[in-house]
Amino acid sequence: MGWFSGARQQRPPTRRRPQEHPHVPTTSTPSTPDRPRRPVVVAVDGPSGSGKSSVSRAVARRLGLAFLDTGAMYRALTWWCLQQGVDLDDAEAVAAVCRTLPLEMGTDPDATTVAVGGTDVAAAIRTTEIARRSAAWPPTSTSARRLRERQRDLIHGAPNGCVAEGAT
Ligand SMILES: Nc1ncnc2c1ncn2[C@@H]1O[C@H](COP(=O)(O)OP(=O)(O)OP(=O)(O)O)[C@@H](O)[C@H]1O
Ligand SMILES: Nc1ccn([C@@H]2O[C@H](COP(=O)(O)O)[C@@H](O)[C@H]2O)c(=O)n1
Repeated sequence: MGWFSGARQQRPPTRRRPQEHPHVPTTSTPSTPDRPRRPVVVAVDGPSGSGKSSVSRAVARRLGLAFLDTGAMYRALTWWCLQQGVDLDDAEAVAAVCRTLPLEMGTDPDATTVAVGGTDVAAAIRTTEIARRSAAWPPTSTSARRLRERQRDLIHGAPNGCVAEGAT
């Protein structure tokens, strides 16, 4: 937690509109018919509890971007498999469920939502068991690949851009 302590010495954040911020490439270059403004994509990763969520949301709010919690998608798939009685050790069965996973991710940084099959699972996916089991799939698994495709669709579907917490 060493680097958190430095935050106390920082000045309070200055509220700026996105177009006034000196480090925002999308808004510092005006769009033209020849060169349309490109959405910004920011990926934030780091150890558990290091502040990824807090920073990602704050950046998304400040810059008017969407926010995507990629870890919540793995957790939601795990939750759904458990609901459906699917053996999480059966990679093929999980991949089949993943193909039709009725997942809805709300990407507003002020009102992030995670729903599966119409059920709000935002709280249910935060258990220790879900955390442990959702971390068990290797990145090469079909399910993980499918989820990354969905993450990329959500990220590139955000009109102004997106801050994605976690690797995609
Ligand atoms: N700059 C900061 N200074 C002090 N505490 C912070 C700071 N940023 C976040 N925190 C606190 O640290 C805890 C973890 O933050 P956060 O959930 O954003 O981390 P995370 O990396 O997303 O965690 P996880 O990987 O477990 O989801 C929270 O209680 C949060 O309030
Ligand atoms: N099978 C998985 C599960 C998660 N991830 C990534 O790990 C991060 C952890 O997410 P939390 O919700 O537990 O904080 C996040 O970046 C996920 O994208 C993974 O790569 N594979």
